[in-house]
Amino acid sequence: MKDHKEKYSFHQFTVALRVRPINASELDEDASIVAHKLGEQMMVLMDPTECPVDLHKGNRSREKTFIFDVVLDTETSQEDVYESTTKDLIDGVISGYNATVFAYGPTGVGKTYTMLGTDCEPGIYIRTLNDLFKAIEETTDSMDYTVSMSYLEIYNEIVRDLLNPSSRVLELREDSKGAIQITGITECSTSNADEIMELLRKGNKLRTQEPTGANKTSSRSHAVLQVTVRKKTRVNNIHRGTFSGKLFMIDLAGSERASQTQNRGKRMKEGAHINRSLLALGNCITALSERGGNRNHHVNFRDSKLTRLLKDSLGGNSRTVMIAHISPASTSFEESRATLIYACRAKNIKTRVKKNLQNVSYHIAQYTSIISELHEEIERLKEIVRQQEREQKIKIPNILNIQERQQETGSSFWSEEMVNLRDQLVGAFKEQMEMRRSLMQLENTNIELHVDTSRHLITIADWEQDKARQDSKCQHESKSLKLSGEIMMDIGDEESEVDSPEPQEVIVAREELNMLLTEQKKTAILKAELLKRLAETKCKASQLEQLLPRQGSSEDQQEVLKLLCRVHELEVGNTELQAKALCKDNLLCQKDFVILHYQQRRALREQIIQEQRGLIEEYNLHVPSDLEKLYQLYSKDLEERTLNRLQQLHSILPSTITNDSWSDCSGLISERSILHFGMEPHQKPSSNSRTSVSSRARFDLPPIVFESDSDSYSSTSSPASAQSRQNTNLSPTCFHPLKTPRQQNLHYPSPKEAVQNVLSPNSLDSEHRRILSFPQLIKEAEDIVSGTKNISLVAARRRSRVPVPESSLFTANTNGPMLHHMLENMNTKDAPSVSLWLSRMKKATSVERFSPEFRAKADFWMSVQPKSKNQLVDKRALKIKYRDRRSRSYDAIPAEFLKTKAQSVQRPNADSKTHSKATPNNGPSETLMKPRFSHTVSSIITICKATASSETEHQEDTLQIQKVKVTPQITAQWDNTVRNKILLLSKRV
Ligand SMILES: Nc1ncnc2c1ncn2[C@@H]1O[C@H](COP(=O)(O)OP(=O)(O)OP(=O)(O)O)[C@@H](O)[C@H]1O
Repeated sequence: MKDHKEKYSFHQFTVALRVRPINASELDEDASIVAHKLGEQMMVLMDPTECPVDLHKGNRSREKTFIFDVVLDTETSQEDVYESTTKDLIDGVISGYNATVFAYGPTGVGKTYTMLGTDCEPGIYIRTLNDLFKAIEETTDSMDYTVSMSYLEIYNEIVRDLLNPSSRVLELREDSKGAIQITGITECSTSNADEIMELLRKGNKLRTQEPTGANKTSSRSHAVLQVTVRKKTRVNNIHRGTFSGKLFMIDLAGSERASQTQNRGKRMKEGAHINRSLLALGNCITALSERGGNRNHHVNFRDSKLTRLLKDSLGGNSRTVMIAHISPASTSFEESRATLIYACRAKNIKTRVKKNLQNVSYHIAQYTSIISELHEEIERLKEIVRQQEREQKIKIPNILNIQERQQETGSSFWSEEMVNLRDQLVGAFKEQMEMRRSLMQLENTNIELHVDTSRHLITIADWEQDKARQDSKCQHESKSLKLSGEIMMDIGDEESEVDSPEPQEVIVAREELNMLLTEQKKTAILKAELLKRLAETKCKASQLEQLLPRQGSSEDQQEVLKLLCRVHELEVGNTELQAKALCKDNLLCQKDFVILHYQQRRALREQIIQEQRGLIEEYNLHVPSDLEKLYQLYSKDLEERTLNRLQQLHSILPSTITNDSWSDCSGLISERSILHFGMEPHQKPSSNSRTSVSSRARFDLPPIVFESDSDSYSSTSSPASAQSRQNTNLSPTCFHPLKTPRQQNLHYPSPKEAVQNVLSPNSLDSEHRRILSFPQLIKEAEDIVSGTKNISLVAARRRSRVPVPESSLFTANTNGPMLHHMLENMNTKDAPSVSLWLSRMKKATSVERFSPEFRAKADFWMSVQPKSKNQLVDKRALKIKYRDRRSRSYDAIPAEFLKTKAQSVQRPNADSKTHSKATPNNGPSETLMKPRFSHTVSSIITICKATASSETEHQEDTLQIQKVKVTPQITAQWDNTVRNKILLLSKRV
C-alpha cells in the first residue's frame, strides 16, 4: 500500500477561465458586457434578460458566480496566461510526468489565440516549447534528452497527421496499460526549439480552418500537439532508467449554434461533428466529476475520438489544465453559461499522476534480441556470399572478361527487361514489408484486445466467484441449521435466494467485453485477409527470385541481384524483429498486469490477517500455539521483506532474458489470443474465463508450492514411494526463461506443483543460476526460498497436527494396552471409520512396528466394511470440516486445488475403499489428494470422538485418544452429538 502511495500522487484538475475582449461584431449587435471578473478567482455572469428592478424575476435570477483556479480577463497578456496556466507543467514533463493543457469553449472566443497566438503575441505552444528547450539545456551536462513531436487533427471524426499529410487515416489504440496510442503517426525528433517551431508552422498550414458566420478564422478540427521528452542519466549502470514525459497541447474546435454560424452543407456537417464530440467531452467531464475517488465509476470515453484521445488527460495519468474561454458579450450568454458550468464541474476531477520510467533492463532485453538475430542473419548471408564466390570461381575464372565481352557487344549492363524484373522484385518486397507491418500492428491490437478482455473477464469472474461463495455459504448455513435441529421458521431460504445486483463495474466489464469481442472478430477477419495476401506476395517474390539468375546475362549481374534480394530479405527480417520486440513488450506489460493483480490480492490478505490479529488481541482470544507460531513466522517474513526482495529479483530477471525465450512466446501469445476468443473456429474457447491469464501467470511468475503432504507425516515411507514423490512432486518444473514451455516439454504445473517448486531450495537450477549471473542474487534467492520453506514446514505440521500424536503413540508404545483396548471395544458399526483410522495409523508409522497380534486385529477391522449410516455421518462431518478449513485465514491454497480437494471430498466411498485396500506404505500410485483426504477423515473421527466425550470445548488440540471409550451407546449418540459439536467447533475456529 505504501508503494502504491509513493508511486502515484493525486492531482487536481486545474481550471482557468479566460475572457476575451468584446469584438466589433458583438458591439454592432448592441451587446453589453455580462461577464465580470471579481478578484483573482471569481467570475460573475449576469443574465442579460434580467431586469434589475423586477423582483419576481430576481427570485429566478440566472446570474451566477463561478470560482476557478485562475480567472484571466480581457486585460491579461499572452505572457501572463502562459505563466499562470502552463509554465509549471514543464518541470514535471522533463521529470517524466504527463501533462495536458487544452483550450475549451464555444466558437470565436479565443481558443486558437490562446494556444497558437499571433506572430507578435505568441501563444502557449511557442512559449512552452521555448521554455522546455531552455530547461533542457540547463541540465544537458548530466542528462541525455531526446525531444520528439507529433501534430494531429481530428476532423469529422477522422484523425489526420499534420506533419505528414500524405499518410493514411490514423487509428487510436489502447495499449495494454490502457494508455491511448496513435498508430502510424509521424514523430519528428528535434534538437532545438527552432526546428520544432518550423514543424509547428508547417502543421498549422495544413490544419482545417475556414471562415464561418461566427469567426473568420474558425478552426474546423481539434488540433493536438504532442511533445515527448525522454530523459536518461549519463551514468551507466543497471538502474539507469529512461523517463519519458508527454505534453499534450490541444486547441479544440468550438461548439457552435447553426443559427449563429449560418453554416450550410460541408460547414454544417463539420459543426455537427464538432458539437457531437464536445458533447461527449461534456459527458465525460460530468461523469468524472461525479465519480470522485471511486475509480470504478464508469466513464464512457469511447463516444468520440476526442474523448478517447483525452482519456488519460481527463481521468488518468496526467497533470491537466483546462483553459475555458468565454466571450463577455450578452449575445453569447447561453454559450458562456454552459461553458462555465462544465468548467466548474471539471474542477472536481482528480487525476492520478505517476512518473513514466522505463528501466534500462527492459531496453537491454529488447536490443539484445534484435542484435543477436541480426548477427545470425549477417552470418548466414556471409556464408551465402562465400558459397557463391566458390561457385563463381569454378564456373567463371574471370568475371572481368565477361564484362568486357558484354561491353564489346554493346549490351547495356541493365537491360530493360532486367530493370523491369528488378522493379517488380523490389515492389514485391516492399509490398511484403508493408503487409508485415500491418500484420504486426494487427497483432499488437490483438494482444491489447486480449489483455483488455482478460481484465474484464477477471472482473466478472471475481464477482461471480464471490457471489457463488456467498450463495454456497448461505446454503451451508441453512443446511447446518436444519441438521442441528435449530431450524428457525421460514428463515434463510428466501434470504439465500435474494440475488445481489451486479455492481456497475461488472456491468461495464460485460459491455466492454462484448465490444472487445466484436473488435477481435474484425481483426481476425482482417488478419486472415492479410495473411492470404502476404502468402501470395511471398510466392510471387520467390518466383521472381528464381527467375533472376536465369534471366541474368552475366554472373556478376546475377550476383548483384541476388544481393539485392538479400538486402530486402534483411529488411523483411528486420520488420519481423520489430514485431517480436513488440510482442515482448506486450508480454511484459501483461505480466505486470498479472503481478499487479497478485499484489492487490496479497495486500488484501495482509489486511485481513492484520485485522483478524487485531480482533484476537482486542478480545484476548485463545490462539492455538501452532497457529501463533505461524503468525510469528509470517510477521518475521514481513519484517525481512522477503517478498519485496523476490520482487526486486523478478524485476532484474527481464534484463537477462535472451531473445529465444520470446520469439516463441510471442507466437504463444498471438496464438492464444486467437484461440481463446474464437478467432479459429476449430479451437474451442477456454471454458474457464480466467485461463489465459492464470495459465500464463503459472509459468511466468516465480512458482510457489507447498510441501508434499506425505512428507509431512510419513518419515518411513518406502523407497519406491519416495522415488515416486521425487519424480512426481519434488522435481522442479520451474519456468525456463530460455525456452518456451513447449520447448522444454513442460506441462503447466498444477498450483500444488507450482508452490512446491519455489519452496524447494533445489528449485534454483543451473539455468537459473546462469541467468541470475550475480552470486549475491543466487545466494539471496536461495535464502528467500529456504526461508519460505520454513513457513511451509510449519504449515504442513499444522495441517497434520492430529496424526502426529497418533504416530508418536505408536512409536512410544507400539503394543500399548490402550490400542488393544480400543480395538476390543469397537463395534461393527464403527467399521468404516475404524478402518480409515487404522489405515491412517499404518501410514503414520511403519507396519513392522506393530505386534503380530495388533496387525491381525487391525487387518480384521480393515476388512470389515459395512455401509452403515455412520458413513453418512462422516460424510457430513467431512463436508463441514472441509468448509471449516477453507474459512480459515491460512487457507492459501489456490482455487483449482480446492476444487480438486472438494471433488475428492465428494467421493468418500471411493477413497475409503482405496484406503482399506491400500498397502500400508503409501504406494507410489496413490494420488496426492488421498493422504490428505484420509488425514481429514482421521482428524474428523478423532475430533468427533474426542468432542463426544470431552467436557471442555477448548481442548481439541490436546485431545488424548485414551479418553475415548467407544461403546455402541456412544456410537448411537454420535448422530446428534457429533453434529452439534462439529457445528460449535466450526463456528469457534
Ligand atoms: N484575448 C484576445 N485578445 C485579442 N484578440 C482576441 C483574443 N481572443 C481572441 N481574439 C480574437 O478573436 C478572434 C477569434 O479568436 P479564435 O480564432 O482564437 O477563436 P476560437 O475560439 O479559436 O474559434 P474557433 O473555435 O471557431 O476556432 C480572432 O481574430 C482573435 O484574434
